[in-house]
Amino acid sequence: MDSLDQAQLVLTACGTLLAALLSYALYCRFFHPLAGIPGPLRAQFGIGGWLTVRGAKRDFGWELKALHDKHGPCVRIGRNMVSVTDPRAVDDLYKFGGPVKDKAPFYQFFKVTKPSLLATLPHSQHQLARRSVSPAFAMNVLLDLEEYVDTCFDEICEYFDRQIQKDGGKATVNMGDMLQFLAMDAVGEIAFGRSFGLCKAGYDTEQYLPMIDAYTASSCLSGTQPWARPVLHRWITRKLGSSGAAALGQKASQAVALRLEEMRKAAETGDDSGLRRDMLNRLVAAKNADGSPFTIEQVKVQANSILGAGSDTTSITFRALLAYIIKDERVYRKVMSELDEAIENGTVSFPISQAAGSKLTYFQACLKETLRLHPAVPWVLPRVVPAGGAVIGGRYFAGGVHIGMSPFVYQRTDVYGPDAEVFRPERWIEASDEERKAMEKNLLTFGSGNRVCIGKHVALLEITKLAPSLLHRYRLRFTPRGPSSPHKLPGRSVDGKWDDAEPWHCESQWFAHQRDFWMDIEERAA
Ligand code: HEM
Repeated sequence: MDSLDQAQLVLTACGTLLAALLSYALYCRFFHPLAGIPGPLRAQFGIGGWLTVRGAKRDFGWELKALHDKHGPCVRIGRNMVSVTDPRAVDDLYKFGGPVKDKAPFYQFFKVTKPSLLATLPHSQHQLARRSVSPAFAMNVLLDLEEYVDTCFDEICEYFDRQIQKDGGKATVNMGDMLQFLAMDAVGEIAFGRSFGLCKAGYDTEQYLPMIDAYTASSCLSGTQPWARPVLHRWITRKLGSSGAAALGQKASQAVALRLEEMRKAAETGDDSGLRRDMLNRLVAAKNADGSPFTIEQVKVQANSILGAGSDTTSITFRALLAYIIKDERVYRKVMSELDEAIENGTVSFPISQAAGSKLTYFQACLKETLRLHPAVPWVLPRVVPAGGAVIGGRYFAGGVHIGMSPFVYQRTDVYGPDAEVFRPERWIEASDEERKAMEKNLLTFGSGNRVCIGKHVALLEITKLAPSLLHRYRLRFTPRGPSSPHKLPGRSVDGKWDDAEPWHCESQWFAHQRDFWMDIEERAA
């Protein structure tokens, strides 16, 4: 073949490729079932990558909100993916027995070594798996949890007191990390049979935090481009570190082995009084749908996934709640006078029980408002439209389309009134029973329907007990930014605004993580 023929061959190949790409782009823009739905151009033309860029830049929530503000309740965010904010879609997408059932493949990389609950995509398989795991989240497990959470609180207080004493009455602490240690230690107590000891140590002894961050960030990013998973995963774990994974795997193995041994001894002696009635206990005793017992590997997968799902989420919410309360002196004073009054009239005593904390009406309204405005998971919760298509939010979608709602964007729409962007706890108190029911239904922070967060009551229990306890014991203030402050990142709010008055640097990917959250802390005058 002479050089002219070769050049012609290359030209023809390039031309064919270009024509194929052009036809594909035109198909996506004009003939795809989602054609005509507005959105970023690269989603319209099927090039994709909008979600991947958001995942990599961690600016998802506010960028998606800007798209909805511009285009309305239905936005195409991928070749085959749509985000909706129509209130009717809550039932259409998430309701028990609703038309849409399976999760989108986006979730597949949230598996541990085997699919966890979160990463089980088909509805039928998920139902069976959830039935096996749900005894671990039963009410009596929760009640026993109170005692372990109290121990974790004592340990974090000992750490704070040490720092306060060391620094002459007032200490500057990394509250962001400390609250995650608190959530991790509590999850450790219930899912691994013992605390990780992080509150006591006051630092991340095994580099767990970067490892958990790498796991979530990589799962989310890979979900947007499954074919690029190996590269994305390697990039993120190298960037953020994954050394804690080995330590965690070892902890899980040790915890399960120890518990099995304790259960064997109890069965042998007929005395199970020393056995803890925690989640690990229930997981070890769990059975699969065919009646076979959970394998050790299954128990470890569930325990690890509980850690992955339960520690970031709880600490993000805890940080946000403290910040909303402390930021506004009016709100702070109302929370404190309700608490002080409850202590005075004896309805609250220490350690604060879940039951007593739940009766602090104004505090609970602050918690609700925090869950609404700063949902730990701002990402869309995507599902697959079943074969044959379905009407979602008043619009027909073809089978196979991926579609979901973002708690962050939806909870800032006018379903919560014209002041939806404002932190106003009173809205939960002023509402009639019917209005409150609608507000609860529209709160997607824990998901909804058959996939609703199974650990919701664990998280609410921890925060209900611990946040008032912390506020009662210490006077907390944001550490002012300045050349000598420990901050490393510029201030950024949960809605993406750069502002050095913000107490943290907020990110928005699968999680709405707050980085660099420092607080000045001193004992509160009685
Ligand atoms: C404030 C704290 C929390 C928030 C905001 C939260 C939020 C969520 C969300 C949004 C989902 C996914 C729903 C979906 O994909 O449709 C979820 C699922 C899940 N969460 Fe939570 N979560 C929290 C705390 C916890 C805790 C403490 C645990 C464990 C102790 C936990 C365990 C799980 C599990 C296992 C799933 C998967 C459930 C399933 O698919 O059946 N979460 N959570």
